[in-house]
Amino acid sequence: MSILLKKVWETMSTRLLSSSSTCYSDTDDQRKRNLDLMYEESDDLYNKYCYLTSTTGAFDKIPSDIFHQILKFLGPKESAKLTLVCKSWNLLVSDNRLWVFFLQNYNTHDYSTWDSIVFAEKHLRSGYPLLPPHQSPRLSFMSIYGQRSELTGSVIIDGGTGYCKFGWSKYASPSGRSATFLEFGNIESPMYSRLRHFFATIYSRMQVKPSGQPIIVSIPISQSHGTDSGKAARRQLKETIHQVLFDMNVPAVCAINQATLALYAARRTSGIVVNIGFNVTSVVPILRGKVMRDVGVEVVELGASKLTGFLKEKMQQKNMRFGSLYTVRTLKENLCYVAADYEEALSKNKQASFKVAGEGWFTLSNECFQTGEILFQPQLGGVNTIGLHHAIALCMNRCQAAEATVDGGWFKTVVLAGGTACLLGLPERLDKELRSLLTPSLSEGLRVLPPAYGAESAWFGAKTISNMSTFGETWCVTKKQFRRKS
Ligand SMILES: Nc1ncnc2c1ncn2[C@@H]1O[C@H](COP(=O)(O)OP(=O)(O)OP(=O)(O)O)[C@@H](O)[C@H]1O
Repeated sequence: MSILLKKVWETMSTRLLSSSSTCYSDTDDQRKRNLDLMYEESDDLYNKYCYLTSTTGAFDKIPSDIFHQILKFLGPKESAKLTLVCKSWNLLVSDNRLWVFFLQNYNTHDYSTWDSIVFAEKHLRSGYPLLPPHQSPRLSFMSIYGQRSELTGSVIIDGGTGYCKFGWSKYASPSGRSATFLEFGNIESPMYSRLRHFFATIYSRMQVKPSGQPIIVSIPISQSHGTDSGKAARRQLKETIHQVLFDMNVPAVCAINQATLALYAARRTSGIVVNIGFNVTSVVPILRGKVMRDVGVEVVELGASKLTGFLKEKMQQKNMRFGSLYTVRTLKENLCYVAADYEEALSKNKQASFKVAGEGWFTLSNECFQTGEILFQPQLGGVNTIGLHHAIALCMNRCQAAEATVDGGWFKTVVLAGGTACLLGLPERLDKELRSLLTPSLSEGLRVLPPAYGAESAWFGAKTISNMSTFGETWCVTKKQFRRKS
């Protein structure tokens, strides 16, 4: 290390001597600018003072950017050792920007994006209930780096109602899909044995021992009804999940509902999550991570399976031959979209073609946008329910009426989730329809966000939590804690 520093020092000295314009040591102004970057969110006056008055002796002539460049070459382990040299080195090395770099480049088994790392560490550290941002402690990415690199990783199971996505939190994406626990065993078999069979199957597919790592399980949103029976069913499901997993010797369990996870994947802690699920669509208001069941979760009896069924019927009416529902789903995913203006799209009568592997070419015309249109006009698909935009507007009006918090307007952010929400044009059309339904005060500031990770949004939300530095202590329940609580 000293050789490296010496070399850089020599290079710097020569450059300083030979050129009067290309390289400067930190001027007072620069130092102040650096200070702002380092302590931008801090009211730690003592640290600011130390930084301005500290000295690294002869190394003071090296601009801090070059200094950081050297530390980047040295890597996190060696850099961390330098904090022990003296206070000045400690301050220089603990610079958050440096550890941001290390988190992005050295933590190679954690594919989290930088934005999601910052979001999680800033907003979710405390576990539930979430702390308001101004009460969160100042982040030290140096210690966050240390804590994150010690995490063993967790198993994540997002048990949707149609498909279950499972995988390892340190992987870039889910490694597999399976049927959900609802489809395990027969409908009469007790929930405990169905869940046990389900979890055992996933662990064996992943080829990991249940006792080796914590688990995050998502709870389907359809369990979010606010009635007493809904509450009891949800509690029973949650308890049975814990019971089964602890009986299988899983060391720690974190069970969270799908909507909240999808919200975290979009890097938000408050908003209205619209999850277009397999059978139903749920409109879930969430304030600082808490599902506002008192305000009301809207459930619309429209989901991905209805859209697939609609397209299948249309294709049959046109005497199109296809081998299985897989073909219809593939066409839906590749050719269908939501029209910005339904009537105008009808008048154009455009066509589009797609080749399904093993089946050949298919050409669709109006079905391309009619399939998605049933989300707005359910009657087109023979479904007697309200359109998605009406359900969301209803929810927003309720939120506004119930609002008693300082977080004004949190419900104006609409976060889409679920595979069907990937339909092109859906966020734009939803935005347009909502604006036509809402009062100007509600429309102002409205934002409709496309699904952060499509059908895998909840899985990625779970990944955001499980790779967080405080995951074990603040988000998980251990067997002992569970037994004590029970
Ligand atoms: N790009 C796409 N366009 C349209 N539909 C899509 C797209 N990608 C996936 N889907 C559809 O999304 C559906 C699966 O959605 P998803 O995996 O979110 O359901 P799920 O998680 O099982 O549902 P739930 O939220 O009820 O648990 C499938 O029908 C699939 O065809």
